[in-house]
Amino acid sequence: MDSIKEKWNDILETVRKDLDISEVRYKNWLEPFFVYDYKDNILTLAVDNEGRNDSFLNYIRKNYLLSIKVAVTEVTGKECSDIELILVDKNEKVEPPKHQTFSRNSNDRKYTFETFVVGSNNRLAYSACLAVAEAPGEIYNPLFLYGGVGLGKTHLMRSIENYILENYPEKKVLYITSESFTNELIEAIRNGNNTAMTKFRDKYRNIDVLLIDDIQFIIGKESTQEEFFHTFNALHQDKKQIILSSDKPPKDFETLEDRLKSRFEMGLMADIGAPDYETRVAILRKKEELDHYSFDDDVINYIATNVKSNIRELEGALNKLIAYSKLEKTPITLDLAERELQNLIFPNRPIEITPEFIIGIVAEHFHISVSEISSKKRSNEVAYPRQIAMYLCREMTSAPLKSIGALLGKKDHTTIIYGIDKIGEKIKSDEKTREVIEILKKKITPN
Ligand SMILES: Nc1ncnc2c1ncn2[C@@H]1O[C@H](COP(=O)(O)OP(=O)(O)OP(=O)(O)O)[C@@H](O)[C@H]1O
Repeated sequence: MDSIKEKWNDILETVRKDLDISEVRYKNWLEPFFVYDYKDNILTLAVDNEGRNDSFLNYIRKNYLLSIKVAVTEVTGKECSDIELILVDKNEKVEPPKHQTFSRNSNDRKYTFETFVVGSNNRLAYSACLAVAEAPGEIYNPLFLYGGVGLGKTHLMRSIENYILENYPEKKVLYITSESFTNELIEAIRNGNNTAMTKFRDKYRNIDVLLIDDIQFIIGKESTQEEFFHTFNALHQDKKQIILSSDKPPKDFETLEDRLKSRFEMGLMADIGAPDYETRVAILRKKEELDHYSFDDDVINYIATNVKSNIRELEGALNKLIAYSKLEKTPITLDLAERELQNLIFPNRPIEITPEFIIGIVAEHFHISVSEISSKKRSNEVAYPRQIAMYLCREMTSAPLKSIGALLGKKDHTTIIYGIDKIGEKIKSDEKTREVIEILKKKITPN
């Protein structure tokens, strides 16, 4: 349940994008829900009963349930076979159900060196992590991993943790995000007594391996930086292993104190880049193997070709298809992938092609503003793109001429027809116009 709870906002955001829900509807229908329980693949969502009743819940069941189920799996990888919706009294404090167990941390078996696919983008980082896991404190201290979002830093850190837990059970290893580190420190400071601070220091200075994820978040937080500096020195002096991760290398942090910067840089810095096509396919195949699923080559090829820069999204795409196919009892085909992954692959494209969307693309293509294209200006630099927009709106949408005209500077019916015909003629006689139309159509429907 922890990971569903933690990622609830991402799940809702995925549903919002998937169904193209307006801000107002989203705030009214989805945002008020929170995660109440998750057990035996059944998720219970709760909402306070102020002004809501069973009809409210029924509306959600009818319109959003399938999409929420799919998004849960897409974002967290957890199966969600059903969702229960409950109303809770807004004046009562909602207690989580008793069966819930909060693990020490949410590290699960998924993050190991065996499940990590090695490619040219991460080979150095992988080898360094493995070396550190085998001989903590002896080489590369600290080990500083850096790279963009969703490229495997946490996976490698947790693999080190798991490896040490399994092979050196006597060693004390601690994985923590820099956010939790900061929160614990704030808590200790707030308690205002020496015991709390001593406890905090004992915890962090008496371990053999300290892994801090997303260290960039301590930058700018003075007391956290200060405390971390001393923790670092104490551990390093005792030859205890320190592993840090961040979204960029220390030299790129302008406001990071020099004394910390130099410490971060004194061991080994290993970067993780975006995976190439072959590595993306290998990651998808690995996931397929772990999930005991089998995908056709064309589906794998489609995902690997289109989802390029973030492995979390690559996995999310597979999770989504698996969830969808299970819930709807339908096979995973290329058609399904093309349909269901549209929003992930083309996040900025509206589901429906609207005249507004076309006008925006045309204006951008001709380097003029939307207000210019919709103005009364008659110069050729504006009139030609405007006529192109008229033509494309007519051809690619079912919008009535009247509304196309309204969007393009309150033009009447005859002006619109004239513009459409003019471009129609030009397409026959002028190669340049033909080309422009072709390019724009591709921009409007990239697949
Ligand atoms: N090389 C890889 N082989 C297999 N799975 C991978 C690989 N790299 C990343 N993943 C998977 O991609 C997902 C995202 O990776 P991870 O959470 O480690 O990224 P991150 O770099 O820590 O991202 P963030 O910057 O958001 O913290 C995880 O589920 C992870 O298991």
